[in-house]
Amino acid sequence: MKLLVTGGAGYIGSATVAALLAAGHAVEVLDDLSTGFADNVPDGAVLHELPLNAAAQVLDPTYDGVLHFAAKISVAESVRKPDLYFDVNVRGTMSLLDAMRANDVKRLIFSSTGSMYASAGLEPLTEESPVDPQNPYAASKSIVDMMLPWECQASSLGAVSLRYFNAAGASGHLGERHTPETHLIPMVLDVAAGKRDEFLLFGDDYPTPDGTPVRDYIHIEDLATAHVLALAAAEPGKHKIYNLGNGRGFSNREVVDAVRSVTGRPVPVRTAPRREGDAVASVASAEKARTELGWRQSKPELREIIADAWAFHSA
Ligand SMILES: NC(=O)c1ccc[n+]([C@@H]2O[C@H](COP(=O)([O-])OP(=O)(O)OC[C@H]3O[C@@H](n4cnc5c(N)ncnc54)[C@H](O)[C@@H]3O)[C@@H](O)[C@H]2O)c1
Ligand SMILES: O=c1ccn([C@@H]2O[C@H](COP(=O)(O)OP(=O)(O)O[C@H]3O[C@H](CO)[C@@H](O)[C@H](O)[C@H]3O)[C@@H](O)[C@H]2O)c(=O)[nH]1
Repeated sequence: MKLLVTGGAGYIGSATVAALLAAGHAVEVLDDLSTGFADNVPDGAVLHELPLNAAAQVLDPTYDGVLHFAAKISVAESVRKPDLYFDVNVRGTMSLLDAMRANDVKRLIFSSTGSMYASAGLEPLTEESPVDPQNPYAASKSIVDMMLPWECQASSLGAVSLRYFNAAGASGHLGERHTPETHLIPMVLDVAAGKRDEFLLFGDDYPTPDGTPVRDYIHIEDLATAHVLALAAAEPGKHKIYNLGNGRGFSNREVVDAVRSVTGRPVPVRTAPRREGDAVASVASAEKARTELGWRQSKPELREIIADAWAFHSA
């Protein structure tokens, strides 16, 4: 297929471009490089350095589909600047849909998020679990998820929303380099590497076994594979939703311990107040992706996820 990948110079998008090329697809990337890097775009893919609302300049009827990663992704920033998040994540997606409709491009794979579900403690969340976004970032993603079934019905688009839980790990030279970094694993690795003095643990009085929040970490290579499978599952007129996670939760303290063990380095920890808007726990049931897409993870172990991130971090 001939595919456009928005946000293909970013963390998850670039790993997916590599997987799409390996599967034999022709790939072009649309990215404004606001948080991405041109050198993340794998050889063999063409980069158009453009914003989302210029998608009409690139798309034409020869495209078979779009994989849409481009977005603003910081929960904390979204609370301060909701207008920016609705502008890029909702209005930007609407202009992409306009360009797809105008050019009769019939497949869309959308980067949704597991963070839009209402908190359900340590129970795995299914696609049927109630959605209750707690911040503008999650709200912007759930608005798109609510728009898509209507768009599919009206224009025979085949759309798939992939609700990732916590993306982690690295794929060779493609790893996490968000600026500023806010995600747990790279923050802890910075301390292990001596780039930060201590790790701030946001809250240890949550109703979990060790008092720290629980998350489900999924390797970016496994996310990438799911996108290749989702393309084949897109069906005209239908909007499908799949959770992508390992189905196993790790507390923040368990992640810190795993980093100590994998790196062999000390990680001084200081407990800080809770971070606003944090869910107690977020664990996926990805059964539907397994049964319907035939998705299998190749790197489900937290230690392996951290080892790949550490190799990237140290390089
Ligand atoms: N990282 C996670 O744990 C996680 C979890 C769930 C969902 N997601 C979603 O996955 C997607 C990719 O996330 P990521 O972690 O790779 O983030 P990232 O910031 O590394 O990648 C986003 C890419 O989109 C580009 N971009 C942003 N705004 C743009 C615009 N207006 N026009 C064109 N390009 C633009 C950036 O330059 C960047 O290359 C996002 O949609 C995010 O919401 C991420
Ligand atoms: O310096 C830090 C950074 C994080 N945390 C904690 O670590 C956990 C995980 O935080 P983070 O890595 O920021 O991920 P989430 O807040 O769970 O959100 C991620 O995962 C969601 C999917 O579940 C995505 O939608 C979001 O884009 C992505 O940021 C949370 O309890 C944080 O409070 C700390 O204690 N200290």
